[in-house]
Amino acid sequence: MLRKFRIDISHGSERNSPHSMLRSLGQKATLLQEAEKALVAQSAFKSLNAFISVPNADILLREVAEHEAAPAKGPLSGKLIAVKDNICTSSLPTTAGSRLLRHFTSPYDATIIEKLRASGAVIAGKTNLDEFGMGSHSTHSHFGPVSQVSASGQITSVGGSSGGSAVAVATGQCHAAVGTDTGGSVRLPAAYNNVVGFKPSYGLVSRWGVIAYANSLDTVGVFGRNLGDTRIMFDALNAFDARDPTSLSEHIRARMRSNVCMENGKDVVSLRVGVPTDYNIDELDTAVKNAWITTLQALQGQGATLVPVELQTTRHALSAYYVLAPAEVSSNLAKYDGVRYGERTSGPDGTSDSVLFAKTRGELGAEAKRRILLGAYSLSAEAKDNYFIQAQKVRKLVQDDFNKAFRKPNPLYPEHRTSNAEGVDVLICPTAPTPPPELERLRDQQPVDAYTNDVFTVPASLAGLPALSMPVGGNKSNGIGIQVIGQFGDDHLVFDVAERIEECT
Ligand SMILES: NC(=O)C[C@H](N)C(=O)O
Repeated sequence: MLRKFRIDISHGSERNSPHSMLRSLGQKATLLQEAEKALVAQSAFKSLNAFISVPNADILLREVAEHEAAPAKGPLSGKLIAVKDNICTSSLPTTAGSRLLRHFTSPYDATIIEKLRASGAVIAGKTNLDEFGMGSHSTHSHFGPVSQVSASGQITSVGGSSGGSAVAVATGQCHAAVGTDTGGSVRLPAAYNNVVGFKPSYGLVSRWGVIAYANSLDTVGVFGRNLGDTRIMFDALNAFDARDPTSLSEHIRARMRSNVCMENGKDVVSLRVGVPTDYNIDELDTAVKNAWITTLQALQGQGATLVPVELQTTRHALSAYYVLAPAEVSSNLAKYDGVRYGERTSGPDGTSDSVLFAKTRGELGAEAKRRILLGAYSLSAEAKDNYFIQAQKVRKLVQDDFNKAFRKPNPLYPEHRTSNAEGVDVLICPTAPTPPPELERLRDQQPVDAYTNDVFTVPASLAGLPALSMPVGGNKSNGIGIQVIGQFGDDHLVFDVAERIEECT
């Protein structure tokens, strides 16, 4: 089967193949073998619909071979990295899962693509997603749903909206992947697919060249099969970018580095772990609850102190998110009118502009339309005070609740610099209330029911905090993820604590 992907540079001549090139250099073609395996997985798992576009296999393997033959460029040298299809690439189309952008190829690469390439990564392809990132199950894509087959043979949700990236990693179709997380789009798919998914603090990773969904929440996140690979991906992307106005400046990054209360999470004994009691909701599945309890007990067994934490406003966080995110969508997606951006659906000759706009925007999927309408309503003069303004107030209360809970002060608010000895270093909770639902069952759901899957991921998004989802315990195929949430800027502590969890569970 591997032979299928042999590169044929000069019409079948083995002499010029990447393998022979490496043999002549006396090198083992390890990277090439890994890449070939990933390509075999891409063809074996094609029906899961993880990718919207992939590069030509021969060209891709040649790129890997060049990395193998040269001194390593960086930690991702020659590794196949999949990229969510709302991130601009000049070599492959960028559709955002939308019919409106189905023929769009960006004239430039997003900053994070440049960063990946600078670390030696080879782009494995563009992954499927809910249209513009709106969805929790990767079922709202113009290119069809992404799916997975559970251990018991059922076709289940892969989570959303970065479902394609998560599935690509879980099934070995790439080494690691990039996604975006607005309200849980990296963490929910990571949990449902038993891989690691990390959403960094808002503003650490550049969004230049990432198609906007809800700017004040959009964050680029990363997926890996293990914590080590995921951390390497984050480190490769974590840098100031002058082209992104929301990128955290060097000044703030330096303040974050000096904002050290606990040296690092390697010292479990001094670790104070917050248990958000408000997350123990009636709808919590028993298996999820057990995984949460096991994780907490294991950390306690290693000497960590468990601290019950009240995050009362988080019960309103989901409603606030689903007012704020659609409001930003209604503004961001206004430009796809067939004139300024996006595919034009022409009306009969002589039609007015409004008919042209209506026809073009009528091509958006049902979920995108629903959110544009919701957003336009909540921003309207009659509804703004009752919805948009209230939701912004709830967002501030959610942020305050988190700031009160953590031991460290938030480095974004230097005026409140005193640390809180009673506070916690991290919060630990489930990523989602249930394991992945069957896709078939979702068909009967009311559209807004799908939003409830984000109940545990949205609060950290509203506060811009770093959060990681990881599979725990012996059974790493149950679609259950445990989430570690840190204070703003404590991204590395989140990884350190996740490593401790991995060691002790
Ligand atoms: N984009 C995301 O983070 C997913 C979230 N479920 C949403 O639809 O907004």
